[in-house]
Amino acid sequence: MSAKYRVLITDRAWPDCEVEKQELARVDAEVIEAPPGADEQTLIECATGVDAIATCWAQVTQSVIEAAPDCKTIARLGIGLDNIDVKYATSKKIPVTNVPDYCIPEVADHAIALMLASLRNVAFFHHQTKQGIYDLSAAPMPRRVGTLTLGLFGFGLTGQAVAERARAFGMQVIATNSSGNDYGTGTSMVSFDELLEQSDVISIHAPLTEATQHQFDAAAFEKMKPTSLIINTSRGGLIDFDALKSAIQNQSIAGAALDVFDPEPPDLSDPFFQHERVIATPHAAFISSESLDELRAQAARQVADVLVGKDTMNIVNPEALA
Ligand SMILES: NC(=O)c1ccc[n+]([C@@H]2O[C@H](COP(=O)([O-])OP(=O)(O)OC[C@H]3O[C@@H](n4cnc5c(N)ncnc54)[C@H](O)[C@@H]3O)[C@@H](O)[C@H]2O)c1
Ligand SMILES: O=C(O)[C@H](O)CO
Repeated sequence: MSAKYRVLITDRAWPDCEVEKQELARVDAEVIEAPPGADEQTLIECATGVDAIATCWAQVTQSVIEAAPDCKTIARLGIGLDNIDVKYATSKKIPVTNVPDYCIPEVADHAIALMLASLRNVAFFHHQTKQGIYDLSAAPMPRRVGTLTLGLFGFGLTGQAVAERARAFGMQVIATNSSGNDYGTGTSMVSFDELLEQSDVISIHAPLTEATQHQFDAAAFEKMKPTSLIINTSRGGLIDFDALKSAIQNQSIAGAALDVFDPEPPDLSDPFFQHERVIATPHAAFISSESLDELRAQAARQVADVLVGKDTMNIVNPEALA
């Protein structure tokens, strides 16, 4: 006998969908998986007639949503919503959910790891040692971490967790966000230009939106200190990649440590990735066994709730329910 509901999982960053299947089976919903790397046309075919869509990184466009006229909810298996046409979903009264807090410690730790790997020359020495070079003098002279100012672009859940960690290293923390709210942390909230001019390290923790697309462009890099480092664990699209490449090449900034790219995966044959002051990880900041357990169970429960008409958490477009 076929299940009452069908839920399309467009893609995943983990080995199987067993957790999701178990949670959804409780409400008589079966999981359909799109083939790995499915393009828009394939997703449209897979979405035809489903009751819900859950997505990791695949683009859930207007056309994909249109293919599922009975779709009752779209779940982001993550925090960022930039791969879902939320505006169109809202116009169709489809609630969209995310899981806003499943990996805050992981991403904050990852941003700090990237910062220290760069500032303390760990990545540089690691690379040299693997090549048989045991030479202290080859690396740039580091500054004491506790003397530096960390500037956070975006001061939500992750930005605040990074601030807490950076303060333990003695860093001064400044931040900018859309609300200007310091959430009672006493952090000095500054304008974007002040952030660029005063920071020794900038770490990005804001969503990719129309407003933040290419926030870090050539003009921004020109305002940064020539000794400064930029870290991005948010979304690749916040940085104009060509402008970043020029900034590193021209030494208008000193380094970049990146977990996210636009597009993903990036073209790793680009000489940028060989630059000694560039560190890269493959969109890995959110991963831990704990974060994935939380994410997958919670996202699936949210879908199940909507399917059976229960109130659920983390609806990002409550106007869809109005
Ligand atoms: N690399 C990874 O594995 C990974 C994991 C989780 C999240 N992320 C990304 O990190 C982003 C941030 O996550 P979060 O948990 O801190 O989100 P959050 O919603 O808690 O905080 C976002 C912050 O950005 C600020 N902001 C929004 N628009 C802005 C603008 N135009 N100018 C200045 N500030 C602006 C908000 O005011 C808020 O302070 C997510 O949207 C997601 O894209 C990446
Ligand atoms: O948005 C998120 O949660 C991370 O980037 C992983 O997808």
